[in-house]
Amino acid sequence: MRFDRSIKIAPSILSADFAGFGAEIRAIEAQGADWVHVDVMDGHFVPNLTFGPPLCAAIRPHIRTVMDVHLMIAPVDPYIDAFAQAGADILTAHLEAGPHIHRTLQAIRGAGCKAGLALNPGTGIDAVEHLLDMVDLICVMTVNPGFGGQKFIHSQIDKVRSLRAMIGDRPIHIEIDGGITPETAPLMAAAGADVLVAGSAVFKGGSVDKPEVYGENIRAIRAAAEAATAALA
Ligand SMILES: O=C(CO)[C@H](O)[C@H](O)COP(=O)(O)O
Repeated sequence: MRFDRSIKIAPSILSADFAGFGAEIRAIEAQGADWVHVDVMDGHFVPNLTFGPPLCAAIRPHIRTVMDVHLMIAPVDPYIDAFAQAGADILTAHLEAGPHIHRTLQAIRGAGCKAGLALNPGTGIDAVEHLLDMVDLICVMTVNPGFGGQKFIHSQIDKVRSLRAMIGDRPIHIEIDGGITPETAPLMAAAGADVLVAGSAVFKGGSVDKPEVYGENIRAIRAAAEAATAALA
């Protein structure tokens, strides 16, 4: 995976048709998705249950881009190898998921994946400073994790701006996740985010029989974000 700071759209398959993930993934990639975002929830760290390593392994052959796995689970460490073997390119763990996040990030890289660090909306960025050499991606949650279709939390814009200043020239992606639409994407792109996760806003109105709607939705988010970054240049 080569690092680049251009805007990337990562549809969350939490909003896809669960009965047909393979076809859904092929459709969003054909319609311009840059990464595929997989939300893993354990019913304990977050109040919802979704997928495990077998689902990731099953969808891996359908993904030609990047499999971006967001672990909303605690503990994380016992499951890292299983998700790596299931084909994750990026494994993102939450800062809030346990007392030894440095060890977790080491283990993720040790398993051959890029390491992501996620922050809940109520978590500050001070601790991140001591982890910058351990991360390839920082995911700023713009909703409280657990469900798709929630309202974007505006206080996270300043957090992303501060994070971008802290990161400087390091090759670290800033991903934002939750409530991303053509209206909210430019706010975050202007603040310094480059990976935009969107579930509802990508899948709404489309299906594998109407994949062009996915394309329209992805292009609308990308165009709004790119216009915001171009205005800064
Ligand atoms: O991590 C998540 C929820 O915890 C989802 O990725 C996120 O909410 C995306 O869904 P939407 O775009 O519908 O808000």
